[in-house]
This record gives sequence, C-alpha cells and structure tokens, in this order.
Amino acid sequence: MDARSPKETLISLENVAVRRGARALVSGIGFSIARGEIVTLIGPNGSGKSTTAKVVTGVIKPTSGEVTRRAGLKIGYVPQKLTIDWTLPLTVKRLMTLTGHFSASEIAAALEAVGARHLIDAAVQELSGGEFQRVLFARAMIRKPDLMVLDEPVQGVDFSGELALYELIRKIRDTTNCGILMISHDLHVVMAETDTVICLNGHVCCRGTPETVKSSPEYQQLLGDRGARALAFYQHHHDHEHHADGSVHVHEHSHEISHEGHSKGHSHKGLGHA
Ligand SMILES: Nc1ncnc2c1ncn2[C@@H]1O[C@H](COP(=O)(O)OP(=O)(O)OP(=O)(O)O)[C@@H](O)[C@H]1O
Repeated sequence: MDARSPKETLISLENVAVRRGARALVSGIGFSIARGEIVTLIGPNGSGKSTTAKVVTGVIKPTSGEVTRRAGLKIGYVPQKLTIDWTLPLTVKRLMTLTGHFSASEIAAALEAVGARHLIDAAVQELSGGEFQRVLFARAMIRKPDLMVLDEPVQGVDFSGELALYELIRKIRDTTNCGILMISHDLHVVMAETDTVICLNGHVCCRGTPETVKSSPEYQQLLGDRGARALAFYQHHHDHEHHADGSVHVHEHSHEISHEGHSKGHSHKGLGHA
C-alpha cells in the first residue's frame, strides 16, 4: 500500500466458525481489514462468502472464534439483494430515507459521490442494474462508514457497467479512505486494486495479493478442470469517458484483463465467463 498509511485495523476475525447443527458453514476463518484496504472474498457457490460477510457486519454471531471491531466502527452494507415491493412506487430519494433521516443536501451529496444525483426523483423500479447498484452504494455511504461491505457489487451488470462500478469502488476508497470488503461473483476475476484476495472453501483455502493467489496450488486445485482460466484482474487504464449523467463510455479495446502475467485486450465473452 502507499501514502495512506499508517494503516488502522478496522476489524479482525480470528479462527471464526459458524455452525448450524452439526454442520460448519465456515471454520478457521481469520483475516483483518485496515482503513484504505480492499479485501475481496472469492470462492465457489456455498463456500461461505456471504456467511463470512455477515459475521463482519455483525448480522451473524460466530459460534466460536473472535471478532474484534475498532471502537465505534461504522459499517456500510450493500446487500446482494434488496427486498423491495416492486409493485409500489418508490423514488430514489425515498429509498435513501427508508432507514434513516437525512437532509436533502446529505442525500444529494451521497448521490453525487456515486454519479447518480440526476436520478434522485427516478422510480427505483426503472433503474438499470448499474444505476440501482450506484444508488445502493450511496445509501451505504450516506452514513460515512469506516468500512463498506459489498456483497457481489457487480452482479447483473454488463461488462462496461462492471468496469464503471469497479472504478467507482476505487474512487470511494481513495476519497474516503474507508476499508472495503467485497464479495466477488466470479472465481476468476478480481478488481486489480484488491490488496488481499481471500479464497474460501468453507475455510480459508488460500490468501494473498491477486498475484499470489493466482499462482497458489490451493487455488489451482480449487479450480480443477476450470484451471485453464487462472485468476485475472480488472485493470483500469483511464481510457474511457465519464459523462455528466454518470454513464461511462468504454472505448473499444480499452479495458484490459491481465491474465497469465500479460495484459491483453479482451472482451468479457472472450474471458469465458459463466
Ligand atoms: N442460515 C443458514 N442455515 C443453514 N445453512 C446455511 C444458512 N445460511 C447459509 N447456509 C449454508 O451455508 C453454506 C455457505 O453459504 P453462503 O451463502 O455463505 O455461501 P456463498 O459462498 O456466499 O455462496 P454463493 O456464492 O452461492 O452466494 C451454504 O451451503 C448454505 O446453504
């Protein structure tokens, strides 16, 4: 990491296990997240990513092990799914105030920070996947959290939308110096700015920088016959345009995915995502 030091630890988990009946959903989980750090959880379906994130947010108490939070730690949570009654009219502004009282200027500033100020009076039902995700980021950021927990933040968003959201996550980290815990929907791709990747499979299968995880035998073994597709990283090259409405135009071949130690122009399909 860099000039954002000294790194203040926001939360640490030590030897955490969550059991339901005789079954361990996760066990032996240990990691910490510092201010300004981006930690990404990856792992197959059912490997315990959401369970681990819920332990971090405090929604689930571990059956055993220790969770230590910095005193007064504020966490902003962006859920994987939000239960909304889609038949009722709901504006973005109203969504922002459902879980707290905020002034008009606070709401405007939070939406501005995610490039969604123009959507303030829009109906939530009419937002695109990427716009909805931005509004959820704003909803989490309005409390000025020390730590943001993002459960599959690019789910249901197309590739240029994914790039824009990853860029936004980086910007949020840079401007607020919050810690970020992100769950990746994809076992093969993580944001390049990730400081630590933690690969779960009920326990911590392997961890380290994206490069370390990519070359770890445990990660390779977890991939099995899908191993030909090693971990790749989203690279941001500032060769796209941000428009006033928050949309991003990605130039042809501008996004690059670093793969097997090289940087190649790739299409999303070309990467062979499921
Ligand atoms: N409340 C619960 N009671 C019993 N089992 C549960 C409960 N919550 C989750 N599980 C199980 O625990 C395991 C881990 O689930 P979790 O949602 O943490 O995995 P995940 O890695 O986030 O999966 P996905 O990628 O599919 O979202 C799964 O097998 C799931 O069925």
